[in-house]
Amino acid sequence: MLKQVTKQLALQGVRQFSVSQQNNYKVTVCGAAGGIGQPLSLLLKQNPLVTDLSLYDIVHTPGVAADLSHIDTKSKTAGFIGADQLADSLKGSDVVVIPAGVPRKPGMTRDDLFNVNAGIIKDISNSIAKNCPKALVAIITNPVNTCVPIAAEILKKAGVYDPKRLFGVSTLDVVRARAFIGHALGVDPQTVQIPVIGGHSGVTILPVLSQSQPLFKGNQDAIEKLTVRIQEAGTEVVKAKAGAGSATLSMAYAGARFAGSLLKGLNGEKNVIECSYVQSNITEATFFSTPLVLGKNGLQENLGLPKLNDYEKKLLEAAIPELKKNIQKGIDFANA
Ligand SMILES: NC(=O)c1ccc[n+]([C@@H]2O[C@H](COP(=O)([O-])OP(=O)(O)OC[C@H]3O[C@@H](n4cnc5c(N)ncnc54)[C@H](O)[C@@H]3O)[C@@H](O)[C@H]2O)c1
Ligand SMILES: O=C(O)C[C@H](O)C(=O)O
Repeated sequence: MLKQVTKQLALQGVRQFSVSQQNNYKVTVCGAAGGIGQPLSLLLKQNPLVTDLSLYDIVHTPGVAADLSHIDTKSKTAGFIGADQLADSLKGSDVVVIPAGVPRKPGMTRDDLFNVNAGIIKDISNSIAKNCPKALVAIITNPVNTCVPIAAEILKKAGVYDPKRLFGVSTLDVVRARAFIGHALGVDPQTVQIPVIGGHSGVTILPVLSQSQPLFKGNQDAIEKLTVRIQEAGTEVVKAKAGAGSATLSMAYAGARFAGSLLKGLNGEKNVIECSYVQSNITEATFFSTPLVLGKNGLQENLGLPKLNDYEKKLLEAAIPELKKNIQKGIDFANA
């Protein structure tokens, strides 16, 4: 009996090894010691497509890496600390996820983070351009609406920009919409499908409730209340944390889901669809989130605007000027 079990385990081991030979991706987390970075890295350590998990931060990464490296999954974990080690952390990366930078405190807007976080994104983007120009880059750092255009400009200046490889992570808006709709309807949130388009702040977050499946049932008042709740959900967490930061655990979950989808696309899986904030010609805003098909080179196909009802068209009208302003601010910063 024991022999049989041992043989079975050995066979499983062989199978796992052969899988790892095909699916060996390096993922770097920049800001890996932070409130998002640590749980995000923990979730990525469990992703079977990851063989190298590289943890970069300006503090604490040796400890975080030592801790995670004791988890019995196949990826190797390495910690890199300080600007001198950024290049080494990035070399060979297939996917770079960036939650580096300061979070909001009550009373602040995401745009108030610009002064600190814009410079962080600029520096990391410059290093990505030199060390892993082909990586898929997923920016979590706020203000996302502005940080993504900054990264695009920096990559352009270095001559390595590929709009199919740069993403702003708006997955948390989708995750929240699924949670709120699922609980309101009394269905498993995991079964809810809902596009959330636009950007990632206030009025630029546009949950397309008319397209949710199952359909969100409610009168216009309920629809408007739910829309505002999704738009203001980040602020709800900032207030509840009362000065201790913003969403970290739900963001880590959302970030791991988005990075996981990028990896599935790289790995040739079909029909991998996520909403994400990318360079876009779907609206007047040159960066905009819509549902995307992800593939071997990142963005494979932009599925465009979902069908919008009159209320959602008004929301879109309100979002565009704000988005354009946010985008221009990033372009100006990068070219100053
Ligand atoms: N896109 C979204 O949906 C979303 C959701 C939640 C939070 N955020 C944003 O994510 C960012 C991080 O939030 P958090 O709660 O993890 O903050 P945090 O302060 O807990 O962690 C940030 C980490 O970034 C590190 N860092 C600072 N400067 C760095 C640099 N130059 N290079 C590398 N690392 C650096 C810090 O040392 C820290 O470990 C914030 O800007 C926040 O607004 C975005
Ligand atoms: O609200 C924030 O500042 C963090 C994040 O953008 C969120 O939506 O939770």
